[in-house]
Formats: sequence, C-alpha cells, structure tokens
Amino acid sequence: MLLLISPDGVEEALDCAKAAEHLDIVDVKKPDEGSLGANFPWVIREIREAVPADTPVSATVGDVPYKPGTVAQAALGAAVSGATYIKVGLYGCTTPEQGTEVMRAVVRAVKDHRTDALVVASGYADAHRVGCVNPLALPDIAARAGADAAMLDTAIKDGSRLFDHVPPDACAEFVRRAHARGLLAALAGSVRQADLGPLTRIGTDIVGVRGAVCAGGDRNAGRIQPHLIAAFRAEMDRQAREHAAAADVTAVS
Ligand SMILES: O=C[C@H](O)COP(=O)(O)O
Repeated sequence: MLLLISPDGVEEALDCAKAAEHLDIVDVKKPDEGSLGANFPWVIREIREAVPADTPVSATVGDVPYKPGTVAQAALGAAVSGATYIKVGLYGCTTPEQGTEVMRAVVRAVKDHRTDALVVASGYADAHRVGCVNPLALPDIAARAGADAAMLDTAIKDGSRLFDHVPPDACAEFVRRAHARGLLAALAGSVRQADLGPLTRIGTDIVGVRGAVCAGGDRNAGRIQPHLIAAFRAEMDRQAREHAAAADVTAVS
C-alpha cells in the first residue's frame, strides 16, 4: 500500500520532504477550499521543487462542479505545474454519466500533455450528505473515462471517518470493483492507524492521510509532523507483514 500525504503548502511539504523515506506521494491541496481544494499552480511548482525528484507529486483539482471544460482546463494546469497524479473530486456530479463526462475531459486534457500522468477520479464516502454520486459508482466512472485510479475521501471534515460512511465490507467491494477494471483503489477520510488493518486486508493500493500525521490529529490547527509520518508508515509496514504472514499460513493449510 502506498502512503499519500497531503500538505497544505510549501512549508508543510518541506516537512514531508524530511520524512520522504516514509511516504510515497506528496499530495498538494488547499484544505481551506474544501476536502479536495485546489492549490495555486505556483505552489504545486514550488512543492515539486521542494520534494525529492523521485517522490511523485499529486495535486487536487478541487471539489469540482459538473463543468467538464472548466475542470479539464484546471486539471491541465495541475499537470503543467508538475503534478503527475491529478485528483478530481466529483462533488458537483449527481449521476455516473455526469462524473464520466467530467473525467473523460480530464483524462484527455492531462494525457495529451503527459501520457504517464495518473488521473484519479475521486468520490466521497459521505456522498449522501452532499448529494453527489454514489461512492461505489466511482470505479465504473473512472474506468469508463480511461482514468487510472478510483478514490474515496470524505467531503465534510467534521471528525467523521471513511468507515463511518462506507464500512470496511463496502470499501472491500469498492476495491474489488476498481481492481476488476484494472484500476488502483485509493481510500482516505480521516483515516487513523487503527484503520490500517482493514485497509491492508482489503487490498487498498493507496491510503491518503492528513489529520493522522498532523500535531494533535488536527488537520486544520495542527501541522504535519515528520515523526508522525514515520510512525504511520511503521504501522503500515507492521500490518503488511502481518497480512503476508496470515496469507502464508492460509496457503500452506
Ligand atoms: O487525500 C487525503 C486527504 O487529505 C485526507 O485528509 P484527512 O486524513 O485529514 O481526512
């Protein structure tokens, strides 16, 4: 499982860089503009320069409206600015068709610029609270659009968590649907160390985190702490080892 960490700007990205050996993807967002709030192009560029060259930079394009042209142009902006993972939160899409239309436009805009960029279609575990597309529709939307990954996050950051809205069994179904379509499955939403066992067992490819690696577990008032990134990764590694050992036992019995 890859660890994606979301700093809110250059200063926190530098703290991520100090823990670069413990993380896999640095994800640029602007949390005060929403769960997947988009940051400025110059911030993406500065963060690209601040983190080690072999650490991929992701950028969120925003909690986007159902406006394929607008969103495609914004996604291209993120790619031109140096992000190689482009994440789109389909906040304003109420049907799978709308989500697919937006994501198709994004995929074309991004891949015309850079074929090796990865496009991530993100929905929301608490979609029922904001009126957007059902979370379990995301793998199909992503696949139909030619995206590379399907993701879930929470739209409202009020302390409720991924599993409060989409329990582990439903997340497992999300992962199954993504993998059946050849996609990466990414999960986020106030994920804590205690969630890493289930997330590992269901085969999550990418876990996205901010609050759990901020001081006091507070994604708004707390700042990202390199030692908390290291501790989070240590728990991920421990869970991966346990899962591998359990799989070995099953294989020989
Ligand atoms: O993409 C990951 C999100 O930023 C997760 O943030 P959170 O762990 O504070 O919910």
